[in-house]
Amino acid sequence: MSGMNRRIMVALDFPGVTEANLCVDMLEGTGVYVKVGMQLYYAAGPDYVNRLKGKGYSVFLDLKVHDIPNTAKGAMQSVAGLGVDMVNVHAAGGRKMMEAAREGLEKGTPAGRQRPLLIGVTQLTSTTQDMLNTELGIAGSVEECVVRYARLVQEAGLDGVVASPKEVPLIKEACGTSFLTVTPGIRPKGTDVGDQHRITTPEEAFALGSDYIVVGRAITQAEQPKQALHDILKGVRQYAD
Ligand SMILES: O=C(O)c1cc(=O)[nH]c(=O)n1[C@@H]1O[C@H](COP(=O)(O)O)[C@@H](O)[C@H]1O
Repeated sequence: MSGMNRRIMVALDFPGVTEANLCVDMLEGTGVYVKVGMQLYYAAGPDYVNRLKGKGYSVFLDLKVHDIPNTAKGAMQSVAGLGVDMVNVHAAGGRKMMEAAREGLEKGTPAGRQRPLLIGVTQLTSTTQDMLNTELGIAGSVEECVVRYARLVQEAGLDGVVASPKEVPLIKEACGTSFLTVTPGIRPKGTDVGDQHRITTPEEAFALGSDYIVVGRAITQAEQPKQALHDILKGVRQYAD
């Protein structure tokens, strides 16, 4: 198994446990990370996260918390008890919210355990330049906004950001190479773009310096999911460090 496998996060975006289990069984032994997002978490809850941990998976719990500081702190305190490996908040919640989230996570992590990595979402990979300016009312380029948010995330003491792979070189330049980049918006050649906009292939993402790539539908909705995963793993092996 290549060390690259644990840098691939498979998004378990399924309506329930039955569908998720089919995918999880397929992933067994590959060493990939799994990501539990809102759809599965709201349907299956903390028990399912515990089951994934019990099977030995590294788990990114992607709940994208965005609330007032006190609520974000409480949410992270609860989540810390689950023993997941990575969690996230929206950088748009601001510095105080992110600091409170980190404090909550630290407070909730049981003694002797490492606190989960805390990651700030910059601009969603479904956001276009036009949406940023006209709908969200944020002036400037997507790249400028992402880098500004990344600096704020770092100042708040978080471990890294979610962004498009396209923005990784600018983020690493601004925040340093050890500041983590988790990058969705991954589309292997020939796969449906769907609702994503700022996309790259898996190979491009690693060539640009991504630490982790998040892949959902290109695997989970493929006609042959196992083959799709295999092809991705094969393609990115050259980027092993
Ligand atoms: O935080 C995330 O994981 C995330 C942030 C972002 O900007 N864009 C994004 O697509 N995601 C998640 O990454 C996954 C991408 O799924 P696919 O587009 O199916 O590969 C989904 O689970 C999204 O919720």
